[in-house]
Amino acid sequence: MRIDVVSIFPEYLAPLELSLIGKARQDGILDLHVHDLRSFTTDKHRSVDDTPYGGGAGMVMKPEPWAQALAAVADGRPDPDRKPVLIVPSPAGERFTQALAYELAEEQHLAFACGRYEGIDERVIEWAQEHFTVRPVSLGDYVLNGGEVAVLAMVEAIGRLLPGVVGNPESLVEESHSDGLLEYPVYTKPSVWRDREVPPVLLSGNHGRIAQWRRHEQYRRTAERRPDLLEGFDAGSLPRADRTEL
Ligand SMILES: NC(=S)c1ccno1
Repeated sequence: MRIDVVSIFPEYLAPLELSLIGKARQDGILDLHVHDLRSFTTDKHRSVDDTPYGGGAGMVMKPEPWAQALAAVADGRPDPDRKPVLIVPSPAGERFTQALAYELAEEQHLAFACGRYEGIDERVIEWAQEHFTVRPVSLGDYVLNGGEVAVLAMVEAIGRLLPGVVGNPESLVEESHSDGLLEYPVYTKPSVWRDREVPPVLLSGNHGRIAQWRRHEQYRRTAERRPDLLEGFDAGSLPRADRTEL
């Protein structure tokens, strides 16, 4: 997978050189390019923003540097016959979920546009439709100072799903949201720690009972912390004792 990120703070993306994503880049699984938006300006001040039409506080990101930067990204697409997906982190976007991470992990080329200030001139989003499948995406209902932090999160969430990135693909199977529920609690040695014991079932060696306990814990946690995830959830996959609680 190729990923391009455009930002006025390219150094913000430095953490993507570390850990599993960094290794995926070294291994050639992830081909990640970070571009400084100011490289696509033409004035001596390398300006990327201006005052908003209609008035109001703050500044808006100028369209032309973005068009130049995104045209360069589109020109670098691996498949000339397939539009890359352009993700624009925004509180006004669709919600980023594990399901969307899996969907985007199937793409050959992703691009991320990191807005700053009050945002990017809307005409860029309209123009970009010619060259990209454009998707404004939100991490959650809160406002950041720019898109860079959201890109770090999304690139990690998507990148770790690519074959060969995490050591044991099995570890992706029982994660929160992989089956519609939150993940179960985990424990390791010692079996007693500061007078707190590991649940005895986990020491029993009875894999059927362990699996049932874990499924129950997933359901209990989800009902307690994220009841919204249980709306429309298929209870048939739960241990019978849990079904009556739905
Ligand atoms: N909630 C998101 S992704 C965001 C981007 C910029 N500000 O908030």
